[in-house]
Parts: sequence; structure tokens; C-alpha cells
Amino acid sequence: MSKAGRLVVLVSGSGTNLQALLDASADPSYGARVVAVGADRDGIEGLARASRADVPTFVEKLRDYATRTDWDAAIAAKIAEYEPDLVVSAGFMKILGPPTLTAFPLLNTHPALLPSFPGAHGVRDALAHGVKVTGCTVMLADAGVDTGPIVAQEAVPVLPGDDEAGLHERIKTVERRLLVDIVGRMAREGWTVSGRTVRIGNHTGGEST
Ligand SMILES: Nc1nc2c(c(=O)[nH]1)N[C@@H](CN(C=O)c1ccc(C(=O)N[C@@H](CCC(=O)O)C(=O)O)cc1)CN2
Ligand SMILES: NCC(=O)N[C@@H]1O[C@H](COP(=O)([O-])[O-])[C@@H](O)[C@H]1O
Repeated sequence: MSKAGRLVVLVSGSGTNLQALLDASADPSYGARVVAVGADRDGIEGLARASRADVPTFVEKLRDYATRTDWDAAIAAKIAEYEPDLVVSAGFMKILGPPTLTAFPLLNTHPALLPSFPGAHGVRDALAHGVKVTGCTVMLADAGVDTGPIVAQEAVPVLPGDDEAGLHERIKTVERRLLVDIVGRMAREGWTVSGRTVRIGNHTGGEST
């Protein structure tokens, strides 16, 4: 059974999911704390949020490395410096390779109901398809793109006149609550993975979370 007290959170943008985790971890009973924040780019609000919270940060830019393999090795090594129990991808916009995936559990949050609309533009793609219901997904990442086992999902209605930004903000309100809940439960209760089923705690019933 895995536990998740030490979190490294990876961001690429505004970091509102990160901020929700920082706020939650201020309560010692939450059971997890953000020990570092990493990014693939600098000058983003997510890094500023970490600095304001006195959390160490690091940036590993793909363009600084000769190959993607070199970048994969570098970001995995940087993550390892902080000895995380769980890495949380919260708006991190790079696919992570085997050096990270084989060393740490990677929890990812995605603004669509996987397996629908995977990838970097889930909200845009769902809206373009004309769905009436979308949502968010928290999953354990594997080597694929948003193909890992699903931990939790929550639906969000698409409203008439929604544009991508407005729908995404509505999704993020739900997503932040879901991510904070799941990370906290994983940290306090641990989790197991059996095939595509993730069980948090010692549940032996049919539920998957
Ligand atoms: N091994 C994995 N790593 C990551 C996953 C995953 O499922 N497996 N999820 C992503 C987050 N994500 C969706 O939730 C996602 C983010 C970005 C992309 C993507 O196509 N990225 C491109 C570059 C895009 C850019 O730089 O703007 C790329 O990596 O080449 C797909 C899915 C986090 N990591
Ligand atoms: N496919 C990855 C992806 O689209 N991730 C999404 O980026 C947003 C980041 O918001 P934040 O930086 O304010 O937390 C979140 O909605 C997250 O699900």
C-alpha cells in the first residue's frame, strides 16, 4: 500500500490546482505537504504561487536539452532530489517519460471525462464536439497520453453560450475540489492499483475509490 505524504507538484501555467493543494496542506490533518513545485517553463503564476508559499521550485525546459530523452532524465533527477511519495501533474503540459514514471507514482488531473478528449486541449475538443456534459478526471498516469487508470471523475454540464475559457473555469472549480480530496485521501489512507482499478484505503468492496 502506497502513501503520499510528500508531494512534488508539476505546473505549466496559472497553478490554481497547486494553490488549492497548498491551501489544503496548511492543515496538518490533511496528511500531505508540497515539498517542491516543478515546471517546464518560467515566468508562470504557478511558480510565483510556490515562491509566495516558501516552497522550493525548479524549471526544466525541453529546449535546454539536446534530446527529449535527456530532458526526461533531467526532470526525473530533479524530482528525485525532493524524495516525493507522489508527483502531481496539475496542469503540467509535457508528457513524462519512463525515468519519471518508473520512479514515482504520477497523479494527473485532466479537464475532461477520459477516455474522451485526452491531450493538451480537452476543454476545447469537448466543446467543439458539442457534448452536453463534460467534466474532470483524476488518474494515475502511465506511458500513454491520459490512458492511465482513473481514480475519480466528476461531471460538469456544458451551458448554452459556453466558450472554452468559461467552461474551463467551471470545470476547474470542480477539479480543484476533486484533486484536493483525492490527494488527501491517498496521503492519509494509501492506495493500491490492480489492473485499471485504483483503490484508496483498505476498501474491499466494489467501489474503485
Ligand atoms: N506519461 C504521461 N505524462 C503526462 C500525462 C500522461 O497521461 N502520461 N498527462 C499530462 C497532462 N496532460 C493531460 O492531462 C497532457 C499535457 C500535455 C500533452 C501534450 O500533448 N504535450 C506536448 C507538448 C505541449 C506543449 O508543450 O504545449 C508534449 O508533451 O509533447 C498531452 C497531455 C502530464 N504528463
Ligand atoms: N491535459 C492537461 C490539462 O489540460 N490540464 C489542465 O490544465 C489546467 C491547469 O490549471 P491551473 O494551472 O490553474 O491548475 C487544469 O484544468 C488541468 O486539468
